[in-house]
Amino acid sequence: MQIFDYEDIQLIPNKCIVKSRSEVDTSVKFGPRTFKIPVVPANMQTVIDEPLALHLAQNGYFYIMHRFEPEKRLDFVKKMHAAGQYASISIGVKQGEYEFVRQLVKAHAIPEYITIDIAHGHAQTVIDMIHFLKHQLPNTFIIAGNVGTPTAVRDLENAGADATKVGIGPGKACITKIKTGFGTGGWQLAAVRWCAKAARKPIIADGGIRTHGDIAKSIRFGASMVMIGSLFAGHLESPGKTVEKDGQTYKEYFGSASEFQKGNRNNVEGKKMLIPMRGPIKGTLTAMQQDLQSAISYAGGRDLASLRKVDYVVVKNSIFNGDQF
Ligand SMILES: NC(=O)C1=CN([C@@H]2O[C@H](COP(=O)(O)OP(=O)(O)OC[C@H]3O[C@@H](n4cnc5c(N)ncnc54)[C@H](OP(=O)(O)O)[C@@H]3O)[C@@H](O)[C@H]2O)C=CC1
Ligand SMILES: Nc1nc2c(ncn2[C@@H]2O[C@H](COP(=O)(O)O)[C@@H](O)[C@H]2O)c(=O)[nH]1
Repeated sequence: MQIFDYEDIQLIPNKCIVKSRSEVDTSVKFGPRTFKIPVVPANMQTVIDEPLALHLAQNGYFYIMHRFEPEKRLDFVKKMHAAGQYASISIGVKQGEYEFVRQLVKAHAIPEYITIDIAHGHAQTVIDMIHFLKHQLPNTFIIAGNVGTPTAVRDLENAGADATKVGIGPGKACITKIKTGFGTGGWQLAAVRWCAKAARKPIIADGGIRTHGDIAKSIRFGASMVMIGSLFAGHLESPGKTVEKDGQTYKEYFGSASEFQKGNRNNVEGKKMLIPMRGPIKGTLTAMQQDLQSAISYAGGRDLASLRKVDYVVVKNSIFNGDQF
């Protein structure tokens, strides 16, 4: 297998077939809906909250609500449906989650999307939860993760997952790779490719996106959707705490397995950092779409499919994906 990460790859242009980048279509069908761009903010507490989820849904973007205020999830689903929007939530695999799913069914509050979100997604606990969800909520689109191998993708797909999420440890707030020695950190893009070759259903490339060009690269190597945390955490709407330091404004960003999220120091695999404030999220979403339109024009096409076949070169190798430790 060829090993590389985002910063090691450059895509090679083809002859342009559009007169303007505005002609290029970046939309993606993912599950029952079509979204403006193949990008979803990470389901982390410093990246997404209820107001932002509603804003994204109303404006044609995919979102996945986090699972760290579990008691609010039932009302959240009801509120999204009352607003005429789709509901997309996260769950874990502990016993209480089975009861929560029964509550959803009883209340006829059926989310359109559910993401099973645990660190080591290639696990019997996840397979059991997929079986349970498919039995209780047969019409809900189930995303399962996170995984980092083709075997894991196949096992979760065979269990009934409609999509899998690939990425163990490439995240900016991640210390899994340091603390355990495991993961796809430093070769996330190659892992996406490896998994996508085995996948029969869509995969989400999760973690390690540092530039907008990395979105096009993820699509090139087989992702249908790209999950992004740190690049989304520094906006006015971002739920993280605003911090002033040396005349600069920042937002807090912490890992979902950090002690700040967990409230204890057991099995910590995430850290906290400050992300410089970038203004309203609308500006970033628009820039992502425009940069993707431009990428597709370089691919010589007019939609996302044209990115899938472009040639590429490996320009160098780096294990830390540009992060400082
Ligand atoms: N994408 C990534 O690389 C990573 C993401 N995360 C994020 O952190 C959050 C918390 O994740 P998680 O700790 O799984 O959630 P939970 O604390 O809800 O744990 C889920 C269940 O899985 C068990 N579990 C967790 N990790 C492992 C493991 N390595 N081996 C065996 N069992 C395990 C837990 O038990 P117990 O705790 O007792 O072991 C628990 O029963 C999630 O949002 C997840 O996405 C965390 C690490 C890596
Ligand atoms: N190893 C850990 N990974 C984590 C943790 N919290 C979130 N994550 C993953 O990171 C991505 C976002 O990555 P980014 O590079 O875009 O910032 C997120 O979607 C999770 O999969 C954690 O505590 N530890």
